[in-house]
Amino acid sequence: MAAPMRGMSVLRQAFQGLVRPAGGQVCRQVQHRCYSTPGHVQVDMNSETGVATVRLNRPPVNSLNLDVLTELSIALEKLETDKSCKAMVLASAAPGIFSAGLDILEMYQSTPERCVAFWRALQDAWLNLYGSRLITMAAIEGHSPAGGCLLAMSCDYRVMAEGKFQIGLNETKLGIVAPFWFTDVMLNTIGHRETEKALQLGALYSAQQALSIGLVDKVVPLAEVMPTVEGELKNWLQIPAAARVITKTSMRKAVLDRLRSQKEKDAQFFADFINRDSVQKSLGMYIASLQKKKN
Ligand SMILES: CCCCCCCC/C=C\C=C\CC(=O)SCCNC(=O)CCNC(=O)[C@H](O)C(C)(C)COP(=O)(O)OP(=O)(O)OC[C@H]1O[C@@H](n2cnc3c(N)ncnc32)[C@H](O)[C@@H]1OP(=O)(O)O
Repeated sequence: MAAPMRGMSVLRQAFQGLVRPAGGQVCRQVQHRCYSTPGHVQVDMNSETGVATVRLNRPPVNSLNLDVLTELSIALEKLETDKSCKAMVLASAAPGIFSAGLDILEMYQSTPERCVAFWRALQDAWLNLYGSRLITMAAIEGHSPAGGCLLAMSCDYRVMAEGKFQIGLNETKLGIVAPFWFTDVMLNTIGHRETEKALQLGALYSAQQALSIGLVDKVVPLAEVMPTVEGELKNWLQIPAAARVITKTSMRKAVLDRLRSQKEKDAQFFADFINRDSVQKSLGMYIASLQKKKN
């Protein structure tokens, strides 16, 4: 029998027919299809409900490197073109973490060529997520700083676990600046005044604080995150899809087009910015502070 998944009772898993096939990966019988498991992004498609669950799976903290971002982008593209797919839940396979954001090691002492490739992969993953026709929901069962917060904010709805977890765009604390499209998404989510404060301070919020400024939509105990997302999805799935998609597209188009029109310039700008001596020094100090935490 497969190991119980977090936030899901053993009984419910048994009911849903979780089995471990010969390949050793967890799949569900009959109505479920897992079409990408060996890498860092697991996709579990429930063909009965049309809901796909996409789990980031790069322990310990789901930091987003070139591989993860490329896999995420491909997974999102596949779901977008799958006519049976109506909704997507973005979640994590790593306990206690949604995503630690961009892999800092992709930005520290890297080559300009790698930086550009990495940034393009991030742009594509974000364009696919923010521009998706699907209903997208983030199940935030752990910390979600920086790029993790961007992914969550880019979904249509966010449910976060209560407790010690934090979410926010903390870039300034690393001595870097949130790119304009991160800022645009936050502006669209929590408004101008809160975004100004949040970005300048590099603020990380508890789930309750995030709820109070509208950064997340619901806060529930950890075990209730997935069931709450599933419950909310039922409401969203009742709305006529064409009307919902047109509404979403028209509200997000300006922000998406702003990046689409300057992707290469943005990637080049990132590579130049990140390789400045002062930025590299700040990143080096931040990495050291993360490591010091342990000693
Ligand atoms: C003028 C305009 C200019 C615009 C230019 C644009 C430039 C913009 C550039 C970049 C934008 C970047 C956005 C980002 O996403 S930056 C990433 C920010 N992320 C963070 O600050 C999170 C850091 N991590 C943590 O705070 C914690 O790890 C936490 C997520 C809270 C989990 O804590 P815990 O469970 O205690 O785990 P550990 O801290 O022990 O971490 C375990 C190991 O993982 C390593 N780690 C953690 N985070 C990252 C990361 N983001 N990237 C790479 N590695 C990470 C950590 O060092 C531990 O490693 P080890 O076991 O080897 O010590």
